[in-house]
Amino acid sequence: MGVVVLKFGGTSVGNVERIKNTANRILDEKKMGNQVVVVVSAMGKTTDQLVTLAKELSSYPNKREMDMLLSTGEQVTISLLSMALAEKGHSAISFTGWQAGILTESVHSNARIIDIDQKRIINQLAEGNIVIVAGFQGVSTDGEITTLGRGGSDTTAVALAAALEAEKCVIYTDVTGVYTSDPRFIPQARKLEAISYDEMLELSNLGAGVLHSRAVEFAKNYQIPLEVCSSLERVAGTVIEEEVTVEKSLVVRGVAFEGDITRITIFGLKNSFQNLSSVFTTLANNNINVDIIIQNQTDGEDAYLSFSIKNDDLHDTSKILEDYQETLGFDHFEYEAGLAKVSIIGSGMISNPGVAAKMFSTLAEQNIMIKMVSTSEIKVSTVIEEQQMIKAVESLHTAFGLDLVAMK
Ligand SMILES: Nc1ncnc2c1ncn2[C@@H]1O[C@H](COP(=O)(O)OP(=O)(O)O)[C@@H](O)[C@H]1O
Ligand SMILES: N[C@@H](CC(=O)OP(=O)(O)O)C(=O)O
Repeated sequence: MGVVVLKFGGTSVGNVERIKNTANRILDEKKMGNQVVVVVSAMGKTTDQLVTLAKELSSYPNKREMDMLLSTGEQVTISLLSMALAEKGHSAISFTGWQAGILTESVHSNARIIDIDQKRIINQLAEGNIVIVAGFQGVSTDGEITTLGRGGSDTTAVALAAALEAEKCVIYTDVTGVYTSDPRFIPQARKLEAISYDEMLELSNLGAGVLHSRAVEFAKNYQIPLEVCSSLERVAGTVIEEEVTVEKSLVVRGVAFEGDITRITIFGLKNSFQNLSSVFTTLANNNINVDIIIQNQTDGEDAYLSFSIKNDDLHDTSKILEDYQETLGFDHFEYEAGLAKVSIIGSGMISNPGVAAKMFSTLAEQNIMIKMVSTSEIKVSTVIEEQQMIKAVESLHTAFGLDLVAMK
């Protein structure tokens, strides 16, 4: 008997009716003769509500306590889903992250899974039970409850699929698959039949919340067959695989975007071999995630350095730069909030020159000023004013022919 891992996101378990519907989908899979492991998220917007609650008490809540708080959301769902399955006559058992053996690094709010002790799950599957695991959480090597970052239940699912050598991992969500852009904001977005691990990884990293990027990383590293589909509509979803053979004519396969970006600029960074590394080592040691970096260094002159961060990290970053200004050796820094990152992604750009040029001219035609740029083999990202984000995405979607992808 093969193992399958099914993950249901917040919307799919948002109320009692949806939990019952999810239980039916699980039983359909069970009837096909598979051993079933289910990963669930917190109900609906529970995690957001818990965050709001914490922020009412403290502007910068302690990260350990935040993990303690947010991990409760998933615990509610696992027990309710287990009860729903029992009502339908099938035995199931719920496990929190630590009960499921999910060991993480000792980092709060964004921990990585480092190991899974799958014994307990395997024993329960052998007894014929459906195993329901709380997504998004684990336990650190020093015994603390940790969480895996927003959207992290996908990662729990794929990591379990890898540890259990599952036949497949299906991510059930509120859209019918991976689209050329977020269909909630871009009405002309189209569902893709398939997308490669590498393209999906870029899409996720660049803001497409449909899959957590570490989930895609796991799927690629362990070659887990991954599928995204709707928990409500019974239609074909999107397959994420190594090599895509459909929709090959698309040079760009998706447009991703994310707001809440801040650009920090450091002026007068003293010209020395060590200074650039000192700035980023200091930020990294304080768990600040830096994204796009632009540095301009001419011989004998002080350097001018810009980098982007998430707005949420502005408070900590400003504090660190103030504290270390003298040690790091720079004159002053400024920041600009209210920015967004808009990116185009597609393996086709490796062999098609002029993709970045077309992106820049499309944005220029819309009078959109580009503030930062970064590229990799299969993506081009631009930082622009957040107010212009949707207009930018729509015009790029059209310019790269994505409005025309056939709907299945
Ligand atoms: N390229 C994309 N394709 C599909 N959905 C996307 C894309 N980019 C962003 N999304 C968003 O991802 C959402 C699904 O992710 P999420 O809200 O985390 O669902 P769940 O609660 O099921 O985990 C969709 O409702 C959609 O708005
Ligand atoms: N509940 C967590 C983890 C998660 O993965 O949720 P969802 O699967 O609904 O995106 C969050 O909201 O971030």
